[in-house]
Order: sequence, then C-alpha cells, then structure tokens
Amino acid sequence: MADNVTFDAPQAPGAVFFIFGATGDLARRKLFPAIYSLYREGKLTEDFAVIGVARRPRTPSEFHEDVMESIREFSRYPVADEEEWARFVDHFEYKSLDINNIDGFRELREQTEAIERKFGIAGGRLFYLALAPELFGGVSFNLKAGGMLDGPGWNRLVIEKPFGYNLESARELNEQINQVFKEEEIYRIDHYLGKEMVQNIEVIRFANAFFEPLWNKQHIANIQITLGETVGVEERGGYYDHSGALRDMAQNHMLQLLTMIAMEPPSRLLAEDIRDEKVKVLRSLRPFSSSDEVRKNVVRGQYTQGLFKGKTLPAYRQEDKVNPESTTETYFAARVFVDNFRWAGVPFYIRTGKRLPVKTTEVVVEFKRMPTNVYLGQKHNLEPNLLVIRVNPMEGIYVKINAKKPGSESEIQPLAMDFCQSCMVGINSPEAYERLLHDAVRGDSTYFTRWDEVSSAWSFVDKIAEAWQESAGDLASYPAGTWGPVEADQLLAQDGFHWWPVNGQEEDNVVWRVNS
Ligand SMILES: NC(=O)C1=CN([C@@H]2O[C@H](COP(=O)(O)OP(=O)(O)OC[C@H]3O[C@@H](n4cnc5c(N)ncnc54)[C@H](OP(=O)(O)O)[C@@H]3O)[C@@H](O)[C@H]2O)C=CC1
Ligand SMILES: O=C1O[C@H](COP(=O)(O)O)[C@@H](O)[C@H](O)[C@H]1O
Repeated sequence: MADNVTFDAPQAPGAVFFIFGATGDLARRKLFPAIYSLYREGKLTEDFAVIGVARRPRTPSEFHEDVMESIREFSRYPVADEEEWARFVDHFEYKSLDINNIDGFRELREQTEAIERKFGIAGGRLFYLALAPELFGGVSFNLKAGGMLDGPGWNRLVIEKPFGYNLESARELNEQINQVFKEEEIYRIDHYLGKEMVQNIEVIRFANAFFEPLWNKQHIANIQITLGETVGVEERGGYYDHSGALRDMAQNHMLQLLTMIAMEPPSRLLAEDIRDEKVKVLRSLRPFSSSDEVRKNVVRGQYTQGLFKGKTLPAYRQEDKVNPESTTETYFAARVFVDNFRWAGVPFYIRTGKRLPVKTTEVVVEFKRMPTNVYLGQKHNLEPNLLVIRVNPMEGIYVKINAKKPGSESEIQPLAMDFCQSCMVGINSPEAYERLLHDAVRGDSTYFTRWDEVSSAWSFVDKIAEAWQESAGDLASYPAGTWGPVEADQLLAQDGFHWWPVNGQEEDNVVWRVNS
C-alpha cells in the first residue's frame, strides 16, 4: 500500500466551514474526507468547526454517523482511534434548513456564534455551496439578509461547477452573487486545478531548461489532451442529460488544462499573475465562426450499447433519468488553435468521453520530427519525441526518445523514460479537494477560476453549442467501451497525426522503460 503524502503548506487559520448540501453526494464522497485528511495532517488545528446544512433532519449523532461513514468509505486515512475521532467529530454540527427560509439563517447565525465561542474561532467563515447552481444566488442573498456575513473575520464563498449553462446564464449568476460577495471573496471550484499533476505542469514547464525553450510552434507538432472515463452517467443522468460532455467537462476541466499547458510564464507566482496568463490563453482561442467550422473541427458522439470485458454495457439512452431520445453528447473532441505568437498553427486536439475503455487524464506533447532523417537509408522511420504528462489516475511523466538498440550495429528503437510517480515512489497524492479547501481557507485563489476565465471559456463553448442546435444530425455514435466515434480519429488523420495510446498502453515497438 502506498504511503500518504502530505502537501507542504502551513496550518490554516481558524474558520467555520459551512457545507450547504451536507447530505449530498459531493459532501459524502469528497468534502468530509478532505476535511478529515487536513485534520489528520495537522493542517487544521482545534480552532475549526464544520456546520453541515441541508433540508433533511439529522440529530447530532446521526450527522456524526454520516461523517464517519463517508470517511470510512472514501478517506485516504483510516479512522483514527476513538479518542482522536471523538475530538475530530466534536467539531461537526448540523442545521436543517431550506435555503429559502430566512428565519433559518437567523438561527444558523446564533448556532455559528456559539460554535465560534466554543472553539475560539476568529479567522472567518467559508461557505461551501455543494448545491444545485440555481440555489447559489438565493443562498448568497440569504446569507447576507440573515446576518451570516457579520462575523468577526473574513467571508468566502466556494462555488461548485457548473457555473451557468452558457455565457448568459453564467453572467446572471455572477451578477447575483456579486450583489453579496466581491470577486476576491468568490472561489469557483474546478477540481482539476487541485490535482497534483495539473499543478505540476507549471513546474515541469517553468523549472526545466530543456522544456521551456522547445515549448512553442517551432518545435511542437501538436498537443493532445484526453479526459477519458470508463463510467457512464451513474445516478446523475438527470443533470448530465441537460449538460453533456461539452458543458460538463470541456468548458471547465479541459479548457483549464489547456491553459496550464499553453500559458506564458507568469512574472511572479501570484494568484493574479497566473490567472492573468491563463485568461490570455482563453481569449486567444480561435473562435468557431460558423456551423461549418464547427462541423470541420468538432466531433460529438453518444454511446450505444457495447460489450466491454465480457459485460454488456447499456446505451446512454437506456440510462436512468435520461431521455430515451436524447441527443446529448457523451463524447466531445475538437481541434482548437491558440492564436498567439507561441502557438500559431499548432493544433490542440482535445477529447473527453464517458464509457471509454480507460479512465485517464493525459496530455501528450508531440514534438516535430527531425529536419532530416539520416537513418532513413537504413530503413528506420524515426518516431517523433513525446512528452506525456499523466494526470489521473496514474500520475507521472513519460518521455519518448529514439536510441540505438543495444548490441545492434545501428538499429534504432524508441525508448520510454517513464517516471511513474504514483507507482514507483509509493505516493498517494492528496485529493484535489483537500488542497482546494485548504487553499480557500488560507485565502489563496490561484487554483480557482476567476470570472473572466469562466466567461471567456463560455464564449468559446457557446459557439459550438449554438452550431449543434442548428444541426442535430451530426451526432455520431460509438459502442460503450470503445475509444469514441471514428470521426475523432479522422480529425487528426486529416493533419497527418493520430491519437497516441494513453495510460501506459505502450505502443508495441517501445521496448524499454527507464524508471526513476
Ligand atoms: N457529486 C459530484 O461528484 C460532483 C458534484 N458537483 C456539483 O456539486 C453540487 C452538489 O452536487 P451533489 O452533491 O452531487 O448533489 P446532490 O443532489 O447529491 O446533493 C444536493 C444537496 O443539496 C441539498 N439541498 C437541495 N435543495 C436544498 C434546499 N432548498 N435547501 C437546502 N439544501 C438543499 C440536498 O439536501 P436535502 O435534500 O437534505 O435538502 C443535498 O444535500 C452540484 O452543483 C454539482 O453539479 C460538481 C462536481 C462533482
Ligand atoms: O466534474 C466532473 O468530473 C468528473 C471526473 O472527475 P475525475 O476527477 O474523476 O476525473 C466527471 O465524472 C463528472 O461527470 C464531472 O461532473
């Protein structure tokens, strides 16, 4: 079993965490376990409290039981001994409250003041909205009206995705919460930004002399970003059928990953400097100017019934809470361009899908081929060099180079230098939510999305969604358990490229591994 790795960050200042949606899936699977990890690692000391809020009634002991179950099932750390557990869970309280009930917020205020006194908490209040987005505006308003923002310290609002359905609705939502919270108090979660290897992209790029000089159109042929999932829509069919892959994954996680790969080096590693550079990338994305452009550069697909590892997987239209005639895409791929000096003409191929054969998030940087191949005469077709950043679930970096086959006269073979962080050094990285909660409570917004990033991403995505509305007929299909529609392969083939195998599925001819 891998050792747990802690991230290097100071203790958080004392705070009350309000989890709105405390009886929901996100709280159970991610938020309670993240708070527990922070506590176990000493990043939260005794001056913190958690108040779970939702409509369902819960006695204190029922709520403590919920928290215990969530941690047993999902935490990186096993539940500690009884004494430590009792100390931890004593920090948790529950308030049954409908967010439309203003009186309930007044009661919450009294409960909050009492718990702040109990634990000597003077830092601030962190309001985490693990709720459906249509409730965000109402909660913000009632937090203010109910006096919840008049505490002794700072107030911060952490909002889950999706942030709107398109630019217009995102704007409305933003205006609503801006009536109560200032931009610097708003922490929009994109949990991909909390992933260890996504944060590592910055370091790989800006701390290595041999990457940065090559990181441009002179040397890079194309970049491929894959966010593949094996799962279908699970129990979230109702939400997903309204959203689809474009809004669920591409507008946020995928474009955020792209910004980390494509941004210019910031002059300082401060939140605003990094976010300034990221938003420049989003503004440089070449917009699709017509439906025809969308058709040429974008593929959407939906999974049909498939056979995978001997198991029959249902079609998307057979999933629970999905319209049996749904035209929602479960797969999205596109060729996009970042129109600036660094990236002019370099295609970024991005794809995401449900029910693909492998769960993986990976970035492949394909370098241009050597200007001439002096080995051609000896029947060697040199492979392009690749840099692969494995984000999830495997974490690591893989570089593919060409080298002489040992012992041969001049035979060349591709060589994989594979640093597998998750398997070789016994690392069990912190969960994205641990890091992001900790950052939010410390007031570090680097890995949260700023409004101008969100709105620029929507501007880009809206053009695609609008074109799709005009032509429902171009929805491709793929059997569940396969790599998506063939049209996505053609997207690259037109440019003389192909998708590289992902997640350690070695190409047959790569014979070595050099592990660190
Ligand atoms: N689950 C996940 O993995 C992910 C979720 N998200 C986002 O996080 C948010 C929450 O998702 P998830 O936890 O899955 O949703 P769930 O449907 O599981 O939970 C929703 C929560 O909201 C509470 N709630 C609903 N209406 C009210 C109300 N009027 N007043 C007070 N509480 C209310 C519910 O409790 P009760 O019924 O007791 O009131 C429940 O605790 C969504 O925005 C989602 O898109 C984002 C990424 C991943
Ligand atoms: O935000 C979301 O992300 C998950 C995938 O997250 P990961 O960390 O497991 O890669 C996705 O399943 C879900 O549909 C989407 O809403």
